[in-house]
Amino acid sequence: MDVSRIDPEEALVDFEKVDAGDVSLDLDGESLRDYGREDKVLVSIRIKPTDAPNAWDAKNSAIKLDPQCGKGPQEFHFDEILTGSENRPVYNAVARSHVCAAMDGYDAVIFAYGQTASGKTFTLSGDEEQPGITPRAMKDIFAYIRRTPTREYLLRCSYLEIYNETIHDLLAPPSMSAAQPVQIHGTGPDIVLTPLREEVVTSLKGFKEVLERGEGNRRTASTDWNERSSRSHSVFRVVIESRGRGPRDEDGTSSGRQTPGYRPPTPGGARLQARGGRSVQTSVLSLIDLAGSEKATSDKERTREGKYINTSLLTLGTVIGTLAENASRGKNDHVPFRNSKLTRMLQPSLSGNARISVICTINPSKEAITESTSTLLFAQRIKRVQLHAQKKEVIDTEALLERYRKEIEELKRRLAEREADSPNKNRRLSAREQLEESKAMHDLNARIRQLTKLILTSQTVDADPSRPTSPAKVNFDMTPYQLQQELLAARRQIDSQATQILSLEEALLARPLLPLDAPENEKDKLLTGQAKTIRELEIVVKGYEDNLGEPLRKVKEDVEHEWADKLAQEVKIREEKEAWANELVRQLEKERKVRMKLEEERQALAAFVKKFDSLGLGDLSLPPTKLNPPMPTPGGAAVVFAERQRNRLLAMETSMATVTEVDSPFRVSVSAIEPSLLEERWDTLDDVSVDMDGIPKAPSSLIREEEKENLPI
Ligand SMILES: Nc1ncnc2c1ncn2[C@@H]1O[C@H](COP(=O)(O)OP(=O)(O)OP(=O)(O)O)[C@@H](O)[C@H]1O
Repeated sequence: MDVSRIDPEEALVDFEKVDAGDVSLDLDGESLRDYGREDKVLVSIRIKPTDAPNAWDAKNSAIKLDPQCGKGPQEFHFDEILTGSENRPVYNAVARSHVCAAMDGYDAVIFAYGQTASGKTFTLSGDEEQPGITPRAMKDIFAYIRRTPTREYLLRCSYLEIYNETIHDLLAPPSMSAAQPVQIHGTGPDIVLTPLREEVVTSLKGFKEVLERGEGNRRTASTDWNERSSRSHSVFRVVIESRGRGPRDEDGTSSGRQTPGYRPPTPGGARLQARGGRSVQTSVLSLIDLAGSEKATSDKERTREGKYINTSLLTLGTVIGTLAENASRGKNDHVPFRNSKLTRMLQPSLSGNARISVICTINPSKEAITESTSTLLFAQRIKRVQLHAQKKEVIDTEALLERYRKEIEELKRRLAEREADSPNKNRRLSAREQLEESKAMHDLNARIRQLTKLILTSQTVDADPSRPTSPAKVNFDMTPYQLQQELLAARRQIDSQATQILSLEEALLARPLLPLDAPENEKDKLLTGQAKTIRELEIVVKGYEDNLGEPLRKVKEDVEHEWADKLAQEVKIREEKEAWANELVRQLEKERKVRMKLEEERQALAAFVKKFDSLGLGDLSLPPTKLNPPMPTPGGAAVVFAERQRNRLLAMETSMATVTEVDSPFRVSVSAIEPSLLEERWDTLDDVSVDMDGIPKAPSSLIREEEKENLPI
């Protein structure tokens, strides 16, 4: 149904049109009056029935944690604490007064908050046996209309879902709502949702059809419906417009309708027009089933996995917290409504311009104590939010102007009569009476001027965008060419205004955030502050070289100067270390060569000594002389030689160890290494063998010159 083209006058519902089966029988005079006495949010707790042991003690309107289940916070107090599975008492306690308030012209919001599976949907929608708040509210709407014969109503409803910070229109076909998500336009109390379908309903059946269609679309849009429903917020909105019923026309219909047939489409759907001096009251009833509240905490964990976080629910907590703080401490802190779709959409209501009822559902089992405590803390905070809801009424300006015009005509007529009569009259009147007559005419004139001014002013300011403006007057004396030129000029003007709107919107977005209801002086202060910052920045940029460049350069030079010495020192240390490392390498190489040489000598000597000993020359008993040196005992020379070698190696290792321990190579001394056997003097040789015929000689390289003389030729 193209609701924008529906004629609202055709869809009006009044007490006569309401079907008797559509009304709830519970609505009584008391319900109609019993609301809105408080300027606080109505906060109720609903405890889901459970077979498991209950962790909470609830008595009257107080609830606290059973001491056996742990040390909870303090005792909480709320407007209502509800138990059991009956939805009727829940509706009566938490929703009926707010539905009635909405019917009477106040915006009203009812929302359910709580962890997953704690009973939010059961409370709002219910089931066949236990219908929830939404179906009961629909019945009360019709019951209210039936009990109010003085007014006529236009009911429009929309159904949307906020999922992953995208608003889906649940009444539009799923493909369309996915391709074109709903956007929030406007600021503060003037929020408009587009494109959003609004269905005009005139019966309970109509409401049910709309709800079912919305639910169906929600399911179609998701493969995992349960997961989606517990992670998304669903909002069912009913716009209620009403006006006093006018006199009946001859054919028995209401005289409200003036232009039968086609009406130009109005933004946001059909609007009820104020007619015949009757003003129109507009209000919105929003029924909101929020996502599971535990998602707000567990999703924080999930961000690490890169998963989506339920921004709307987190922001709702922050917004409520700030509003509560502002209210209880008389502060005016910025409220971050714009941080999420849900809070932005609820901004007008949460700012106080609505009656609000919150039902916090809890699962009383021991396993859910943490979640329930967090729900109760949220409930406690929202209780402190201050409300000041006002009715919204649209005055029937046309009728008012018409009344003014009539009055002017009447005054002009009276004035003209007096003027016509005055020459004759004046002759008969006393001076005092003449003065009074002239004063009366002056008053008439003044009233005419005042009314004329009022008409002009209302025509100038009547810029309500939701109303179709009257068509511009066309001068039919113009030629087609002139009309074409006029048209072109008008189009150009529209284009330039569109550009202007865009740039103004940009400027608006770029503006620093300030609460919309901030006083003018706050805004001025912000602007002055910004202008000051800009000036300061300009000075910094422009005068950098003159004012700051020179001192900074000096600082740079000082730093460089101070660090130059340190740098040189560091370079020197590094060079020394490199030299030390090179020296170490050189020493190691030298050492390797010495070892190789020693090894060769050792092998030669070992072979010599072995041969010497094998000849048994160690047994010769001649007294040792220079010509007859003592014969080596078996194993004697070998042992001495081995001992000597061991000592040499030991000494060398010690000296090498010293090398590695010293800090600098310049202290390393290889002189610690004993001279090689070849370089050693042989004076101390006491059991070195002598040469004899047939006896192999020691390698000549190992025998010193003096010994060579004594050796047998
Ligand atoms: N007061 C109650 N009496 C009887 N049954 C209930 C009550 N509250 C909830 N339930 C049942 O508990 C189950 C979960 O409830 P419901 O779906 O309403 O939870 P929820 O808070 O909306 O969960 P979600 O956040 O996942 O949407 C449903 O089967 C519902 O019928």
